[in-house]
Amino acid sequence: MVRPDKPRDPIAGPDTVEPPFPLKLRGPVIKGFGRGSKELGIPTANIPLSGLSVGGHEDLESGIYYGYASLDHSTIPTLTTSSSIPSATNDTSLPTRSSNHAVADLEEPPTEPPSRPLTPSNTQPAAPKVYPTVLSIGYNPYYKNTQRSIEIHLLHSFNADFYGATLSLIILGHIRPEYDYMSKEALVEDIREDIRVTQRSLAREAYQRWAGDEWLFGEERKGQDGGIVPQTGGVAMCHMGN
Ligand SMILES: Cc1cc2nc3c(=O)[nH]c(=O)nc-3n(C[C@H](O)[C@H](O)[C@H](O)COP(=O)(O)O)c2cc1C
Ligand SMILES: Nc1ncnc2c1ncn2[C@@H]1O[C@H](COP(=O)(O)OP(=O)(O)O)[C@@H](O)[C@H]1O
Repeated sequence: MVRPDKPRDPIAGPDTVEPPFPLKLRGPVIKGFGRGSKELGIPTANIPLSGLSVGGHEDLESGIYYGYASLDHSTIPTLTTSSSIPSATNDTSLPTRSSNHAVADLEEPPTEPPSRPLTPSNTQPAAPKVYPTVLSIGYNPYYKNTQRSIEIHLLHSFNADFYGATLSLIILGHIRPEYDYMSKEALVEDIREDIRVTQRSLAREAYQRWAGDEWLFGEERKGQDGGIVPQTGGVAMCHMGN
């Protein structure tokens, strides 16, 4: 679908989070085509598509979505070799360094999670930071990909890549369909507007509270509330209505 020539809505979705949202995904950050940083100046962390079937959401409409994400850096392989980083493509070379500061004018600081009870020994590892996030699910029509992919841009400037980290994601709203574009510049301008729409949309109270959801702190991965969570080899995705 070619991008319609009309102004965009500044905010996406209703003032409360409504079904099918929230949608919860988790998976390791894998290598994509390397275009995000190099060609667009907007890095996008890819996670495997396999998890869409876990919660019965393989038919989730392609499009641009927003929500919150967190990273578990402890799953990054200590010795980075080409075989230790899975890839969404047939390219097995090591990823080149991403450009991480491309959208500095649009960035937001990570959200500190709400204060949590201290354990007597206070030995728990620090809770992960939560990042406002915009993502694309689909075939990237501008690039005419033949495989669907999940491409996630965290609204934060990182000092280093995080291939291999476990990314947990809560999708809270839909922004727009994927479009084809007349130029790379037009695609980049729309993605930058998606970032602004995400910032405004998440600023609403009913959305902000999801930044403290336990899914983002890995607790459901540890089985504490019986969520559907495979431990290895893919993405967990389930739809929880709390
Ligand atoms: C917020 C956002 C919106 C996007 N919208 C589109 C789109 O409308 N059309 C499209 O072809 N690709 C779109 N993309 C995907 C980019 O083309 C993709 O992230 C880029 O090709 C980098 O891919 P790579 O990580 O595999 O290198 C979007 C990506 C993001 C993060
Ligand atoms: N703000 C960010 N959002 C997403 N990924 C980022 C960000 N900053 C750095 N990265 C890193 O950049 C990588 C994505 O860069 P990109 O050029 O799109 O490559 P690829 O095609 O391999 O995904 C991510 O996997 C991650 O390690």
